Amino acid sequence: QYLNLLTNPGQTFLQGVSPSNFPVNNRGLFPVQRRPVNGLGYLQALNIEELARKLNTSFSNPPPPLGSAQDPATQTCGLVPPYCLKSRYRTIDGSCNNLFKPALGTPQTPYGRLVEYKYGDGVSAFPTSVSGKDLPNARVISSFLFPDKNLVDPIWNLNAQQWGQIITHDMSLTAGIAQSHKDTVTCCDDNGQLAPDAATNPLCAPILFPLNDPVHPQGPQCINFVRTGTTRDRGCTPRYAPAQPLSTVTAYMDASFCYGSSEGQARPIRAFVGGRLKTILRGGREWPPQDPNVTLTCESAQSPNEPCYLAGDIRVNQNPQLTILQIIVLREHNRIAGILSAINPHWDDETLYQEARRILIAELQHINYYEYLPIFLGFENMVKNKLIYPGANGYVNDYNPKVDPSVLDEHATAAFRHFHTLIRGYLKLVTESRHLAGIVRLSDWFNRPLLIELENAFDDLTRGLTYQEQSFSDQFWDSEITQFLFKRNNTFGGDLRAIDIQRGRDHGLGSYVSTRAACGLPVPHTFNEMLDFISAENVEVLKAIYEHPGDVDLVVAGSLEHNVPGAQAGPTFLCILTEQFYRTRVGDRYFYENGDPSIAFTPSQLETIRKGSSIARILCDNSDNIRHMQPKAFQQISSGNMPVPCDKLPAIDLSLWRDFEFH
Ligand code: HEM
Repeated sequence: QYLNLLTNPGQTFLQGVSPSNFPVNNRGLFPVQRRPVNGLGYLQALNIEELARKLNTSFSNPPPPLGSAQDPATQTCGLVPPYCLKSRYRTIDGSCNNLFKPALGTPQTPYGRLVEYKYGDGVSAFPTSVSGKDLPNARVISSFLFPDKNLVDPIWNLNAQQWGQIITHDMSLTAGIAQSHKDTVTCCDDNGQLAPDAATNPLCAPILFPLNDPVHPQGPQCINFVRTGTTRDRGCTPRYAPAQPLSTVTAYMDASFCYGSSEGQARPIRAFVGGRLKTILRGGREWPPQDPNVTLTCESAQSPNEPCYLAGDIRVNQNPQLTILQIIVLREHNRIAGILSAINPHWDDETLYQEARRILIAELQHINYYEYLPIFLGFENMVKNKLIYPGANGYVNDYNPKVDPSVLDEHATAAFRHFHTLIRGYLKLVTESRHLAGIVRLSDWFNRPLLIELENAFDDLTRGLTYQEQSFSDQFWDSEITQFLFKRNNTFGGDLRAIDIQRGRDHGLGSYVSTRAACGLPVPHTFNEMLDFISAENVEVLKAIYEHPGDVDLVVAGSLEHNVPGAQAGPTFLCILTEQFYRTRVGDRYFYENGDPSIAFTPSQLETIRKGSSIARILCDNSDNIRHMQPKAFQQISSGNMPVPCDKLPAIDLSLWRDFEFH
């Protein structure tokens, strides 16, 4: 099919399945309009003949055995598979999604880029000021510009915040960083004291507390910070080329947080019976399997027998609400597999696993694009930029193999992290009648999922997610994550905002000014020219902290911009987020709305996915005993959004997957 497309460009490759209400070009693809992002070159030049030849050659080779090694790519910068099958199912590592560049979007490959790397030495050193001096201390910036002020969102609930982390974990993970349990490299120890080799170890960039730190004036010296693994560390980049930070999970929105990003991760969590994922039964309820290394993975656990889960993503235990959503999604896979197995008893384990996985991914993609993202990116903005097609009837054939689906560094390290601002430090437990049953402190439960198996906590926390307000999308950050992140048994902890700022520098992100330029937005040459998009008060602080407007970090000023009406981010972050989720959709050959006959859902299956997928129904179907849920479950309960019985919520009609040929 694709070879036809390439060699006979006049031929529509999705004959007969193009939606009549959207224009298609002579390749059966929607014309990809240049969106308001200038000079980004995301449509890389593609030598079609050459790629067609390569593809042809690769098809003539026999397939190699799959999954022989644990995670063969770990010390590489991504592995190009020697062979691509044009399969109905995604590979576990995302390879061969793009048949012309089969390694695109696979683990251990670099983040994408909008703006050139900005390293101090052009290769890997932290960026410096235009004057050559160090940039201002990340902890100082965090303290001055991102203090704690409890302003809550009037509409959206904590579930909206928390689902964002699920999407994050589906799409990227910086190489070499634990992100939840303790890093293997110590640049700053548990007592906040600098390690003896902190200054000489090239992996170390500890964040120093200033002597007059407002919260810890006499306290710790530093926060541990280990640099991200790059192409340079792994010998994949010429000596004087900039180091490219790597991501270690698939970039695709493919529920890799649930299934894993390699065969080595996927196999231990599969049951190999009935297409199911492995679970353990405790107290009559299903939980993920136990991580074999409890003391390392869940270091706050008091005993190796405490629950500590193994899932497709290593961050699964990081915080209770994240773990709850991981479990909900895991149970949803098994629920789907169970129904498919009942209606198609002749399907083997592999077919059931792959079909359930395919449906689950579609369900999540639908929720992400039609329910979650419009809240943050703005509905109109998404429609205008062809990220969604509300009311579409039939397929949306906008797959474009020239679009690189990699996660942009500007997205993962700056724009999407802005939503750390939404986090609340105290989590509510809520009963079925929507009364408060308790409150827990976030920093008491980092990396300790024991909480959610206690009594009714699983359901109560799930209701809490949908009941409690998320924090407002602004410059105020909860001190649970700026003073007590991963505090363990200490009285102090890390500062996620300072870490985000430091990570942006670690990755050599382009400055705020150059990123605005790349987005085609007005470029401020002076601090005062920032007044159009940042408050006078904040511009004053920027002036006091930074030497030059060109020094200002993207992570910092991007979070200070006034929100675009209808969206929850300022123009610079909105540009990045829009670009990212456009690429994630259009660069995914398996996107659920795509009508390529070799992978597409039938029109009626697609219709039921569209009508029956909702975050409300998933929560209902996979909690222990939740009986009522508001239909818009990213939105707080209100007179127009009252909880209804779960079975009144639309559901996917899985009978449409009955294998009629057999029956
Ligand atoms: C309680 C909730 C959360 C906690 C404790 C948390 C914590 C963290 C930590 C520790 C990191 C790694 C920092 C580093 O070393 O660079 C991180 C990365 C990140 N977080 Fe969060 N986060 C939370 C929620 C969220 C949410 C709601 C979003 C977005 C909607 C988000 C987006 C991101 C992104 C994009 C990254 C970078 C991912 C990567 O490429 O590695 N996080 N977060």
